Amino acid sequence: MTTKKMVLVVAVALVDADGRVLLAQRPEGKSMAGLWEFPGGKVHEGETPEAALIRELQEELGIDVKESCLAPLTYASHTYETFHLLMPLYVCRRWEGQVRGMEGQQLAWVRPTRLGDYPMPPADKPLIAMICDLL
Ligand SMILES: Nc1nc2c([nH]c(=O)n2[C@H]2C[C@H](O)[C@@H](COP(=O)(O)OP(=O)(O)OP(=O)(O)O)O2)c(=O)[nH]1
Ligand SMILES: [Mg+2]
Repeated sequence: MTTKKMVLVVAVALVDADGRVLLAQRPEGKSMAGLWEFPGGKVHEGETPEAALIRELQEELGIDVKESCLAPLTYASHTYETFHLLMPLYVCRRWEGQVRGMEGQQLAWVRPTRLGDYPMPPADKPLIAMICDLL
Protein backbone atom coordinates (compact mmCIF):
# COMPACT_ATOMS: atom_id res chain seq x y z
CA MET A 1 0.00 0.00 0.00
CA THR A 2 1.36 3.42 -0.92
CA THR A 3 0.54 6.19 1.49
CA LYS A 4 -0.53 9.44 -0.04
CA LYS A 5 0.09 12.74 1.65
CA MET A 6 -2.90 13.82 3.74
CA VAL A 7 -4.00 17.37 3.02
CA LEU A 8 -6.19 19.17 5.56
CA VAL A 9 -8.54 21.71 3.97
CA VAL A 10 -11.30 23.56 5.85
CA ALA A 11 -14.47 24.69 4.13
CA VAL A 12 -17.77 26.28 5.03
CA ALA A 13 -21.41 26.14 4.08
CA LEU A 14 -22.23 29.82 4.41
CA VAL A 15 -26.02 30.05 4.73
CA ASP A 16 -28.00 33.23 4.07
CA ALA A 17 -31.33 34.34 5.57
CA ASP A 18 -33.21 32.47 2.79
CA GLY A 19 -31.41 29.21 3.54
CA ARG A 20 -29.25 29.33 0.43
CA VAL A 21 -25.65 28.12 0.49
CA LEU A 22 -22.68 29.92 -1.08
CA LEU A 23 -20.62 28.20 -3.77
CA ALA A 24 -17.50 29.69 -5.35
CA GLN A 25 -16.09 28.76 -8.72
CA ARG A 26 -12.45 27.67 -8.68
CA PRO A 27 -10.41 30.14 -10.73
CA GLU A 28 -8.50 29.39 -13.94
CA GLY A 29 -4.99 28.19 -13.27
CA LYS A 30 -5.88 26.30 -10.08
CA SER A 31 -6.44 22.57 -9.92
CA MET A 32 -10.06 21.65 -10.71
CA ALA A 33 -10.60 25.08 -12.29
CA GLY A 34 -14.22 25.85 -13.12
CA LEU A 35 -15.69 23.48 -10.55
CA TRP A 36 -17.90 24.89 -7.79
CA GLU A 37 -16.68 24.49 -4.22
CA PHE A 38 -17.36 25.54 -0.67
CA PRO A 39 -15.18 28.53 0.25
CA GLY A 40 -12.10 27.64 2.27
CA GLY A 41 -8.57 26.42 1.83
CA LYS A 42 -5.58 24.63 3.23
CA VAL A 43 -4.81 24.72 6.93
CA HIS A 44 -1.31 26.12 7.40
CA GLU A 45 1.30 24.68 9.75
CA GLY A 46 0.57 25.71 13.33
CA GLU A 47 -2.93 26.97 12.54
CA THR A 48 -6.17 25.68 13.99
CA PRO A 49 -8.89 24.71 11.49
CA GLU A 50 -11.09 27.52 12.77
CA ALA A 51 -8.34 30.14 12.44
CA ALA A 52 -7.59 28.88 8.92
CA LEU A 53 -11.24 29.19 7.92
CA ILE A 54 -11.56 32.70 9.37
CA ARG A 55 -8.42 33.71 7.42
CA GLU A 56 -9.64 32.13 4.17
CA LEU A 57 -13.06 33.80 4.44
CA GLN A 58 -11.38 37.19 4.86
CA GLU A 59 -9.02 36.53 1.92
CA GLU A 60 -11.52 34.96 -0.49
CA LEU A 61 -14.82 36.67 0.40
CA GLY A 62 -13.86 39.80 2.36
CA ILE A 63 -16.03 38.91 5.36
CA ASP A 64 -15.29 38.70 9.08
CA VAL A 65 -16.46 35.58 10.88
CA LYS A 66 -16.23 34.93 14.60
CA GLU A 67 -15.12 31.52 15.78
CA SER A 68 -18.33 31.25 17.87
CA CYS A 69 -20.32 31.51 14.61
CA LEU A 70 -18.69 28.40 13.11
CA ALA A 71 -20.36 25.07 13.84
CA PRO A 72 -19.08 21.68 12.62
CA LEU A 73 -21.47 20.12 10.09
CA THR A 74 -19.78 17.12 8.45
CA TYR A 75 -16.58 16.28 6.58
CA ALA A 76 -15.26 14.92 3.30
CA SER A 77 -12.58 12.25 3.08
CA HIS A 78 -11.51 11.54 -0.48
CA THR A 79 -8.48 10.05 -2.22
CA TYR A 80 -7.29 12.08 -5.19
CA GLU A 81 -4.56 11.03 -7.61
CA THR A 82 -1.76 12.71 -5.65
CA PHE A 83 -3.09 13.20 -2.10
CA HIS A 84 -5.81 12.29 0.34
CA LEU A 85 -8.15 15.16 1.17
CA LEU A 86 -9.56 15.48 4.67
CA MET A 87 -11.98 18.40 4.71
CA PRO A 88 -14.05 19.41 7.74
CA LEU A 89 -17.13 21.35 6.62
CA TYR A 90 -18.46 24.00 8.98
CA VAL A 91 -21.75 25.86 8.78
CA CYS A 92 -21.96 29.61 9.33
CA ARG A 93 -25.05 31.82 9.34
CA ARG A 94 -23.59 35.03 10.77
CA TRP A 95 -20.78 37.20 9.45
CA GLU A 96 -19.81 40.83 9.10
CA GLY A 97 -19.34 42.58 5.77
CA GLN A 98 -20.59 42.01 2.24
CA VAL A 99 -19.70 38.74 0.51
CA ARG A 100 -17.54 39.52 -2.55
CA GLY A 101 -15.33 37.37 -4.77
CA MET A 102 -12.03 38.92 -3.67
CA GLU A 103 -10.00 36.77 -6.08
CA GLY A 104 -12.27 37.41 -9.08
CA GLN A 105 -14.10 34.13 -8.56
CA GLN A 106 -17.77 33.72 -9.51
CA LEU A 107 -20.13 33.21 -6.58
CA ALA A 108 -23.58 31.61 -6.43
CA TRP A 109 -26.17 31.40 -3.64
CA VAL A 110 -27.80 28.02 -4.13
CA ARG A 111 -30.76 26.24 -2.53
CA PRO A 112 -29.55 22.96 -0.98
CA THR A 113 -31.82 20.96 -3.32
CA ARG A 114 -30.12 22.62 -6.36
CA LEU A 115 -26.52 22.01 -5.30
CA GLY A 116 -26.41 19.02 -7.66
CA ASP A 117 -26.83 21.39 -10.64
CA TYR A 118 -23.31 22.74 -10.10
CA PRO A 119 -20.29 20.66 -11.14
CA MET A 120 -18.26 20.10 -7.97
CA PRO A 121 -15.00 18.35 -7.07
CA PRO A 122 -15.54 14.60 -6.54
CA ALA A 123 -14.88 14.94 -2.79
CA ASP A 124 -17.87 17.26 -2.43
CA LYS A 125 -20.55 15.08 -3.98
CA PRO A 126 -21.42 13.13 -0.78
CA LEU A 127 -21.70 16.44 1.07
CA ILE A 128 -24.77 17.53 -0.91
CA ALA A 129 -27.12 14.97 0.64
CA MET A 130 -25.70 15.67 4.08
CA ILE A 131 -26.35 19.40 3.65
CA CYS A 132 -29.91 18.74 2.48
CA ASP A 133 -30.53 16.52 5.54
CA LEU A 134 -28.73 18.62 8.16
CA LEU A 135 -29.48 22.23 7.24
N1 LIG B 1 -11.95 25.11 -0.56
C1 LIG B 1 -12.32 23.93 -1.02
N2 LIG B 1 -11.40 23.05 -1.50
C2 LIG B 1 -11.86 21.88 -1.96
C3 LIG B 1 -13.24 21.55 -1.96
N3 LIG B 1 -13.39 20.30 -2.48
C4 LIG B 1 -12.16 19.85 -2.80
O1 LIG B 1 -11.89 18.76 -3.28
N4 LIG B 1 -11.22 20.81 -2.49
C5 LIG B 1 -9.80 20.65 -2.73
C6 LIG B 1 -9.30 21.43 -3.91
C7 LIG B 1 -7.85 21.65 -3.55
O2 LIG B 1 -7.12 20.47 -3.88
C8 LIG B 1 -7.91 21.79 -2.04
C9 LIG B 1 -8.02 23.23 -1.61
O3 LIG B 1 -6.89 23.81 -2.04
P1 LIG B 1 -6.76 25.31 -2.58
O4 LIG B 1 -5.62 25.30 -3.52
O5 LIG B 1 -8.03 25.86 -3.03
O6 LIG B 1 -6.36 25.97 -1.20
P2 LIG B 1 -6.23 27.48 -0.83
O7 LIG B 1 -7.56 28.16 -0.90
O8 LIG B 1 -5.50 27.46 0.48
O9 LIG B 1 -5.40 28.10 -2.01
P3 LIG B 1 -3.83 28.28 -2.22
O10 LIG B 1 -3.48 29.44 -1.35
O11 LIG B 1 -3.18 26.98 -1.84
O12 LIG B 1 -3.76 28.56 -3.70
O13 LIG B 1 -9.07 21.09 -1.62
C10 LIG B 1 -14.18 22.48 -1.47
O14 LIG B 1 -15.41 22.28 -1.45
N5 LIG B 1 -13.67 23.65 -1.02
MG1 LIG C 1 -9.43 28.15 -1.43
